Amino acid sequence: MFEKSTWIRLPRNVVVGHGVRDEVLDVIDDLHLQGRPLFVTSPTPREVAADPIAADFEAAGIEPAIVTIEKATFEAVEQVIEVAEAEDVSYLVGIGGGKAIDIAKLASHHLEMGFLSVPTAASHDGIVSNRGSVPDGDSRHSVAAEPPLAVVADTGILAEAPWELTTAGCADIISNYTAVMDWRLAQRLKDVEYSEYAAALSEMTAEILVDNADLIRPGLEESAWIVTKALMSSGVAMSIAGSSRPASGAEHLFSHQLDRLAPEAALHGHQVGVGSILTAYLHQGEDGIWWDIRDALSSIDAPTTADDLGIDDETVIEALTTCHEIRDRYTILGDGMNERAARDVATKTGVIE
Ligand SMILES: NC(=O)C1=CN([C@@H]2O[C@H](COP(=O)(O)OP(=O)(O)OC[C@H]3O[C@@H](n4cnc5c(N)ncnc54)[C@H](O)[C@@H]3O)[C@@H](O)[C@H]2O)C=CC1
Ligand SMILES: O=C(CO)COP(=O)(O)O
Ligand SMILES: [Zn+2]
Repeated sequence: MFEKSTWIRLPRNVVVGHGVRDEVLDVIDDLHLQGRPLFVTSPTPREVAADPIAADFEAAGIEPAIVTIEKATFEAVEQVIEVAEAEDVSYLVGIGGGKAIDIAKLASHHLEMGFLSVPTAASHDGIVSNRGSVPDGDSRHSVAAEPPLAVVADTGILAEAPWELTTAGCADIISNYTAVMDWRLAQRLKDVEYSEYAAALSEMTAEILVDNADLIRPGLEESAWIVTKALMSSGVAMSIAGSSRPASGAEHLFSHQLDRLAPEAALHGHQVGVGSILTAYLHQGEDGIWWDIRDALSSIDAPTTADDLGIDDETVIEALTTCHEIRDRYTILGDGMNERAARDVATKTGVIE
């Protein structure tokens, strides 16, 4: 008997375009959300978007509570939950980069409240996804959560954000190539659950982005549009899969370990991009796709070396040899690389000197 079943949870409204920041209240109406919201944001996104959106709410007679977080930690999730309970709010709005959105996502899941995702940077593909990514001691959890009820992505704001945030989003998408290779490998070797639809969507998203790399240039709102659509599509792939597997393989383990060894040194997307060069080489060797990944990253000004990341070579080697321990996720790294092998791949790909 066939007894398989699945829930694919996706946002109801996805609003993307110039000036849509002004449409948050319309989206709230459309979703029939009542009561007071809690805005979860971080310092710069607060100025750029949260305060102006709060002013719109106040003009409509609704006074939002606002909490500003600095880091994506479980303590920050607790803090948001406490404020939500104390302020008697009915739904949450995550306004900012990946960290603010992840914290809002996880807190709303715990509170059993809906949330809206209002990205201020096209820097990561968690804008739409149903996962929250949070470091915890020596490990990194990809926590199941609810996807946003709606996404409001204002391409005017995204295009004005620092250019490196957009190139980080591109690199997070380009890394889908190796994430899917790892997923297929894990399916073959460990029989992990695999979705051909999610894998194909994830790969296609990376391909479309790379094919349009010429149109991705600083200050161009069309670039923000192209990158944001790719980030959404990648997030949908994660929701279809019910896991971050389509967008997170060994290159993400490498990045998560760098976050521990060299905190705040580089952006998530930039780290996974460099990780993807390394793991593509591990999958396919000298003549493989790693050249294309490196060229694609370089064509959009994303880092391709440890030096570009502002991380020293030895830290890269340490991350490569230890990152398989971060999470129980089978990848090309298997049970870990030894130091000589790590040095070899990092040197041959030009990631270290
Ligand atoms: N849940 C998921 O499926 C996913 C989660 N992530 C997580 O997202 C995080 C990475 O996201 P990022 O956005 O790179 O980091 P982030 O949230 O720390 O943002 C990077 C910086 O950009 C600033 N910023 C945001 N918008 C800005 C604007 N318009 N102008 C000026 N500065 C602005 C932020 O305040 C922050 O200082 C990581 O924690 C990663 O694990 C990444 C991908 C998927
Ligand atoms: O960053 C992600 C996809 O781009 C997902 O993060 P995790 O590796 O924490 O699942
Ligand atoms: Zn990522």
